[in-house]
Amino acid sequence: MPGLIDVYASISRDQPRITDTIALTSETSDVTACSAFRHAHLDEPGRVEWEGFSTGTKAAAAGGITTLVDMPLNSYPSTVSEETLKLKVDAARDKLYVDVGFWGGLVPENAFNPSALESLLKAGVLGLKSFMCPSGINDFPMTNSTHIEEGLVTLAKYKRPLLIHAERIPDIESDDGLNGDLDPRSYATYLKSRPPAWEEAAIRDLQRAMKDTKIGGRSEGAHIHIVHLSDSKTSLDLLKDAKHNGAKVSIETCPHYLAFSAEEVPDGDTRFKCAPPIRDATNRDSLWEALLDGHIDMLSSDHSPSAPELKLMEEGNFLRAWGGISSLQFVLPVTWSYGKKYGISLNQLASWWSERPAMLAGLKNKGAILPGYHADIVVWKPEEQFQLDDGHAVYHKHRNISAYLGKELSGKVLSTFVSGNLVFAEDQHAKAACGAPILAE
Ligand SMILES: NC(=O)N[C@H]1NC(=O)NC1=O
Ligand SMILES: [Zn+2]
Ligand SMILES: [Zn+2]
Repeated sequence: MPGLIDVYASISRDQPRITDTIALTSETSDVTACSAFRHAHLDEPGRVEWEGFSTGTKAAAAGGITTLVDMPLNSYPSTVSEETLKLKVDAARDKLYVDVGFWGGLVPENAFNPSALESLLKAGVLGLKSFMCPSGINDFPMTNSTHIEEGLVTLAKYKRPLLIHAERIPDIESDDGLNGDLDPRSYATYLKSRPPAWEEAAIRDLQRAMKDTKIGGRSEGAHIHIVHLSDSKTSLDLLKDAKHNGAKVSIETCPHYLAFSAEEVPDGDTRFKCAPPIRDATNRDSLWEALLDGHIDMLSSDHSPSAPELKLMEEGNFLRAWGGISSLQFVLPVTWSYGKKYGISLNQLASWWSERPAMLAGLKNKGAILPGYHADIVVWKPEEQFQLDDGHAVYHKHRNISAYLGKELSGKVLSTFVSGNLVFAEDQHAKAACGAPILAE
């Protein structure tokens, strides 16, 4: 069987296409993996000054990412109905360099309206997403656990997941250290303003909903997916218990929680502001441990950029700046570079970034390199180091808001194929945007 490098070398530049039937595994050479990443905010329509389909998917292709699933918020309008999904799909036309699916939003307005939810699901969203705390976007209000329990009943019928931003303001907020004049430029202030108790409160609130996903439960067969877990202590323990007791629950975390620690976030450097926050180094190590032990199932970028002025970089006010890490192009080398110390393998990388995300999103012909699957392939040199300095091409709409700038990373992407089409090679993108929208049937 040829190694991927051989296959790549045999493709003519005039006809940059490989067939879907070549069977390759990540063992065949040191440059294979296929990637499906399913949590990114592309912000179009309505906020193209933040990102957009064209720049977002170009960044993805340059980073070795072949599939994205776009979040329902930060665009305007939010994707909460059949009509607003149509606006998304229309806005994406001719702009996609990689394949893109869409999550819909579960919000108070549609949660008790099964027919509205059904038409959104029938129109092709791969699942729904909801927030248990303010989302930062006015037209995407938060849901409580009752909304969530209702939404899950409809989702169970369609066998599609509910993704939950699991942070909730506790009923009795501890005022531990939050009184007095705290410096909003200090990262410690931000950390105190969003303690692990927020994640814990949300997950406790979800316990009945999680139970209902079990055999015989009210929403039997529904699937709850906790996005971007940061608290590796009580929140993770509660989720482990729920899984152990048969709830259909999966968990993701993000590269920024695995790469950085609170101790090293410079005061005033709001590029690192995200929610839930990046916590201390001990917490980071425990997240790696949970990932390696299989308690955390997968990874996602949660690429959530904004217009640079909303990051308030000059003022450096952590309490008022936009919360969101800009990372899409870098997540593959970041995971590899920071994961080495923890002994991760290429196969684990493929499982966390491709296989399990594709399963969660119900993408039956993506997430593995197998006969009959889409030929979604990244060719990369895991050991080649590069510096994310001024000379490095960055395709996100705004390069300077990324917390990874200045870092030395390992894992250079040489080329990226989507459904057999060469979409990125030799630091250039294909002339035509040949990615496709993915709609559930
Ligand atoms: N609205 C939005 O994208 N919020 C995201 N940003 C972040 O840091 N966490 C989120 O949920
Ligand atoms: Zn979130
Ligand atoms: Zn997000």
